[in-house]
Amino acid sequence: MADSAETRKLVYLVTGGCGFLGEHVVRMLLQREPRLYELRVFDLHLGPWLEELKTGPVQVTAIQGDVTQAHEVAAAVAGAHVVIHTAGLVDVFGRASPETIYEVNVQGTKNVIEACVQTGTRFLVYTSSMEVVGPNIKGHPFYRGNEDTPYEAIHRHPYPCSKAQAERLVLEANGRKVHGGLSLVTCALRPTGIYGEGHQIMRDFYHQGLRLGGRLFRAIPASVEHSRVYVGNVAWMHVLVAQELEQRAALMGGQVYFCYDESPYKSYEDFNMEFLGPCGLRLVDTRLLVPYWLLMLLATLNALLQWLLRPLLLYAPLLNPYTLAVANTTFTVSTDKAQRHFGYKPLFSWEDSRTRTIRWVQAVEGSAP
Ligand SMILES: NC(=O)c1ccc[n+]([C@@H]2O[C@H](COP(=O)([O-])OP(=O)(O)OC[C@H]3O[C@@H](n4cnc5c(N)ncnc54)[C@H](O)[C@@H]3O)[C@@H](O)[C@H]2O)c1
Ligand SMILES: CC(C)[C@@H](O)CC[C@@H](C)[C@H]1CC[C@H]2[C@@H]3[C@H](O)C=C4C[C@@H](O)CC[C@]4(C)[C@H]3CC[C@]12C
Repeated sequence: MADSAETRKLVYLVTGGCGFLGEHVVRMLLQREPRLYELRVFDLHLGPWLEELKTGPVQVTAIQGDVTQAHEVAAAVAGAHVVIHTAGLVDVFGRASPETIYEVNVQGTKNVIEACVQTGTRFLVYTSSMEVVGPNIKGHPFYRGNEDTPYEAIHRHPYPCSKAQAERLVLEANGRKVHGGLSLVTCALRPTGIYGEGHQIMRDFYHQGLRLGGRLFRAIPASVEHSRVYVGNVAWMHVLVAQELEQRAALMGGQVYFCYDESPYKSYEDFNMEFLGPCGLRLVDTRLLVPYWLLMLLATLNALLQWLLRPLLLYAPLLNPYTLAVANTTFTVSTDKAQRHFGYKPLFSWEDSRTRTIRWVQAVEGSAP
């Protein structure tokens, strides 16, 4: 579409716009939404990279704010046509308290919904998570499942509980009257494990491997498969949903969509090696030396240590009972609902996603851990 002033009339707000996913959503909107007049980037921690975005035709407004503060959210939402709500506390390592996770992920989402209703913003896209579904506390596998697959979604951990509550609030808000009398249209996207440029956990694994002489130790059988999805394709799905939501409100309103692409099904550790292997690391199979019961013991000891040390320092290793359970439970998605409902096709092939991620890891080598 021609870049002309009369086409540029939409105001978007991206909450969590400086996060791993949020930054990709911001950049994707600037590249793929020709109707964009103003892009508001709302985050607790603003990134310096935002400055470079202010030279283009779109007005980029950086807003330092907290989604737990209703008045800050309302001020940021007022006048926006679309809100893409990615802000969240993604913590499965015990860094934040359950109360804080709830405050940000649930109360923060309530504040976004109420701000849309009060100010008249009609379109809300929420970044949910596969963890709203599973793995559940019984460790049931979810094998090539879709949005309609029956599964006992029971959780205890604060993170999946908060994401499930927030998603339910968003979907229930669909159809509510907003200021001005029109209806709110909402939908929720459920990425599986996102990877790509900026993924902190991948960076952590890479630095761990460098510290261990170029080795990472396999803890999980290769047979335990996970679905993973490239961050660029997740960002693209967010933008496409936002673009299609008005025209297809009756079909898409109140719906959930898994985020998927052509990334192969592999164990979490084997999948990471697709990027860490070409960067010089190798995965050593130590399961004979470290059987699963010993891993469980180590994970439990980590949780105990975290609790004992909390008054003094934050000890939050990757291995804890929850992360071990999630890593050790098959969770794979096979669906085309997003394609059927709004014509989604991945923007990045598996080969392109892999190459981009490898290049990023290689660039990470020089960065501080
Ligand atoms: N990373 C994944 O694998 C994954 C998978 C599925 C879903 N998700 C979801 O995607 C979203 C983004 O996740 P991410 O991986 O980019 O995490 P991230 O931590 O990189 O980004 C989250 C952003 O939200 C901001 N934020 C946190 N608390 C805030 C608050 N109180 N007010 C305003 N901003 C706040 C953070 O500063 C950060 O920039 C989250 O909702 C997460 O649940 C992530
Ligand atoms: C130490 C080993 C056992 C190692 O294999 C642990 C890996 C572990 C840190 C990750 C395994 C599965 C990951 C989670 C999954 O990809 C989906 C998620 C949902 C998303 O909303 C947030 C991130 C996460 C919980 C993700 C976190 C890391 C793992 C638990």
